[in-house]
Amino acid sequence: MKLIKTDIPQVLLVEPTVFADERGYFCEIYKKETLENALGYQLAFIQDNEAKSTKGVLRGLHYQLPPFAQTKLVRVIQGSVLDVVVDIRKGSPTFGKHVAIELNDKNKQQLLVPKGFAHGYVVLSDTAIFSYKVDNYYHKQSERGIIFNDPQLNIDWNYPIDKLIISEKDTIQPAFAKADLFEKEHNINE
Ligand SMILES: Cc1cn([C@H]2C[C@H](O)[C@@H](COP(=O)(O)OP(=O)(O)O[C@H]3O[C@H](C)C(=O)[C@H](O)[C@H]3O)O2)c(=O)[nH]c1=O
Repeated sequence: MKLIKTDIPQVLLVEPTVFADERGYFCEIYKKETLENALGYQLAFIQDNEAKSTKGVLRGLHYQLPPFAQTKLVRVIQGSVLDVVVDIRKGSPTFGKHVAIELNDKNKQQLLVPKGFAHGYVVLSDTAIFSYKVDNYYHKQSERGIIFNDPQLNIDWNYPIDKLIISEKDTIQPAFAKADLFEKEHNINE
């Protein structure tokens, strides 16, 4: 397993080692100890999620507020997505900055999305199956969002905006400047 830094120190790209042979392949997808050593904090994932989407579906930008904030370990089981992670921790040196990385079933790369970050993705392949671990249960009342095309965040989704498929909820998410973000005291995973 290879851990690759991104432009935001707390957001890690995780690349599993693939053992291919004439039968196919084997890889360790998640190894608690390896990730914890790289992150410097404990992980305690308690729920696995899976979503299947068609081309052009954009889900996000979503997060849950403390005490239901979630660390996520996200990956693509089938297809390809552009995955976006935004630092929404007030006072962070990378506050308002984002990482945008293609995850697909070929590179098998995963992204570690810490608490204090908004997350979303757009599907680039005909269909995509997206799977992720979270370390806090879904808590609807704590769910928050930011509009995907916020001018301040200036995310290039690399997809024609008129062809995006977005849920009604996600078309009315607040602007970054109006969203409930993470206060300084919530800057966990420093
Ligand atoms: C997230 C979640 C949702 N649900 C229910 C609530 C709705 O009835 C239905 C679809 O939920 P939603 O439209 O919020 O699903 P996504 O748009 O894929 O949401 C996810 O999108 C972005 C990419 C994320 O990073 C979040 O993990 C998550 O918010 O599943 C549950 O029952 N449990 C859950 O953990």
